[in-house]
Amino acid sequence: MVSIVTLTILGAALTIVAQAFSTYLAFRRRVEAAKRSGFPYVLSPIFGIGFRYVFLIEGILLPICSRLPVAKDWEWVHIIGQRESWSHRRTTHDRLGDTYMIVSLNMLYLKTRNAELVTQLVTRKTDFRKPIEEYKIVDLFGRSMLTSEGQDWKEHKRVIAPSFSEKSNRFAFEESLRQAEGMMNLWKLEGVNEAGDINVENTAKHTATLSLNVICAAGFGVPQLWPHEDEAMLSDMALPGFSSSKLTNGHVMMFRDSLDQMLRGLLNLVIFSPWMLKISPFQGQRKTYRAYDETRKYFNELLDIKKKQVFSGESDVKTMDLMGPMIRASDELPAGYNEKTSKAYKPILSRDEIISNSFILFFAGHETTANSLHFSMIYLAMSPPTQKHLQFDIETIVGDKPISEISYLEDMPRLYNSMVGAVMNEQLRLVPPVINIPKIVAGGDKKVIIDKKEFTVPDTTFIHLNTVATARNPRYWPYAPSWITDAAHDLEDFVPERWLAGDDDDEDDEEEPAEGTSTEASEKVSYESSKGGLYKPPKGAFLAFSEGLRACPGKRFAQVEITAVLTAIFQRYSVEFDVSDWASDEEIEMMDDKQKKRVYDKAIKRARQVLEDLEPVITLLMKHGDKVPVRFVEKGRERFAYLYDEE
Ligand code: HEM
Repeated sequence: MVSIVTLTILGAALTIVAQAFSTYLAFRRRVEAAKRSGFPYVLSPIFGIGFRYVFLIEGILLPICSRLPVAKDWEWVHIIGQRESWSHRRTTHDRLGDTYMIVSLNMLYLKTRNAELVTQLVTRKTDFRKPIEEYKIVDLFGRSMLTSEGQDWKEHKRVIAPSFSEKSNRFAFEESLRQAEGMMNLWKLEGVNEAGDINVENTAKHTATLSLNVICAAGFGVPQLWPHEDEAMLSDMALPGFSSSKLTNGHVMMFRDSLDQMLRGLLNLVIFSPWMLKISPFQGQRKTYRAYDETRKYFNELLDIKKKQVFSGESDVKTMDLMGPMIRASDELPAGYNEKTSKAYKPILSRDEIISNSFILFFAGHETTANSLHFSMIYLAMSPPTQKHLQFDIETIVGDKPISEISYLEDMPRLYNSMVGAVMNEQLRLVPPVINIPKIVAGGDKKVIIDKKEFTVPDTTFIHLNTVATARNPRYWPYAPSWITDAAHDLEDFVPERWLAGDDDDEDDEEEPAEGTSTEASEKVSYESSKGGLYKPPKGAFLAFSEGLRACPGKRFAQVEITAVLTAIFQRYSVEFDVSDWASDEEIEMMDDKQKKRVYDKAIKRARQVLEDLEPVITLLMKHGDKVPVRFVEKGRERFAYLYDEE
């Protein structure tokens, strides 16, 4: 008689064979689909998206392959890494084509830098949807606009989008100016040297605080102070318990600090669950849990405060009031509210969803904007002539007006359409915070047209719109030969001047209002002048804020914030690299121009390397431990800028 053990072994073996056979058949079907698609494709044993695959592919498989001399000839080894879009920029596409597929044993994948295809992928909402499963990890408090699809998403968007209006842009602009002044005053207090210059070891730390402060105040009506600022400054704007350093309601951290710490520990929170962090043996993880718990409590309290305001008929007219409309559209309002306002309302959001959306607005708008400012400063220190041009434009537009008098209505349109907007766009072109925008094919194979030719994107294909390579695709951008490398084009270089080409063609470039967006939110804002403004790349070519239905609703908020902060800083200061790793101030004093330039070139080279080595974590960040120390000097007191005048 056959023993149970033998039967078990036989059963297990048959299951493995059956599984292997079905995997093989599925793989063959994928290969056939890729052949039919018309796109070039590469075969790979495995491919995947998300943290599991980072571990499997980049932690185990690729390190093994890197030790096998034969593996360097395998195409798949070079293209399956999660960082591929950043580490190879455009070289993979140059080799394989603007659009290519990966066929693996477990999935079908397509990556593109073709603007025409991108436009179809971001506008055909039922054919290509957002793979929200990939975003579930940030659902720490519940479902949100970022993590929903279809009708659910439409409802979230309909409630939230109107808050991003022209009026809100003004709040964000004014608050950003105030915060920029606060940040510079802090720099002066912390880093000023005998000559009056300001050393800042890592601007990222302060731009992060700045952008958090701007969303707190302009978005949620909870203004924040820099450590050196007096609470009296806020006068009646302060929200007790949220704006001051006095802890209330049993809190152990300040509101801004809890949010800040939670956002910094976000990776831990998305890899592990909050309850795991709570009992973690590591102090850092327990701290992240505490920040998460405090943030949750603060959001609940804020919601109750705002709810009272809404119920009593008050409306917050001094800020964007992001929470107010969510409360009005929720099941949170007390009985009797309807009768009081005589407005019928249909509850759309739950309490958890209001909190989750509030968190998502901080999450999506914080690091992105902060890094954009931080990287802009590095690029400007690398390019003294561009910085001079920027300062010239700022001086022409705002002169020496006090920061508090720079005006959204008068100055923002001219600033945005000058070198200020060009610097911001060029920085975002080179270092978009999100390197891949995901989509997935739903409901069968989909036909697409590229250059008048028909292609098929097979059902269930996972797609990445490669924001990095699209922004470097010579088909869509004005370019000249690089003066830094011997490349035939300068699309890898920081050349904001390419945006100053102007654009008189205003007919085709109008952004379509996204579905679910109110007219107010989709109104044309005053600073987006249609004639003679900045260069407008073809649709689908500039994806820093994504495009189409799921484009970033905070785009204008970020644009006005970055414009205001760059203006406030560069109206009075220049940024240069801190070269003290190579020569002291006294040594620089004694040097001739050639020697000085040699020193500064070393600093430029180091900064360029740090930028090359950026790592896509959730957004594109500097590698842990990397930093680029800079020095802010009053305009006219630069030590190195003139050395680059002729170039
Ligand atoms: C330089 C700054 C910013 C950049 C480059 C940026 C970029 C992006 C991108 C690429 C997406 C699409 C992501 C995807 O589909 O996977 C996105 C979505 C989003 N962004 Fe931004 N963003 C910025 C600032 C902001 C700000 C300031 C806010 C809010 C205050 C914000 C709120 C959002 C939200 C809520 C979404 C989700 C939209 C949806 O799924 O429908 N972003 N952003």
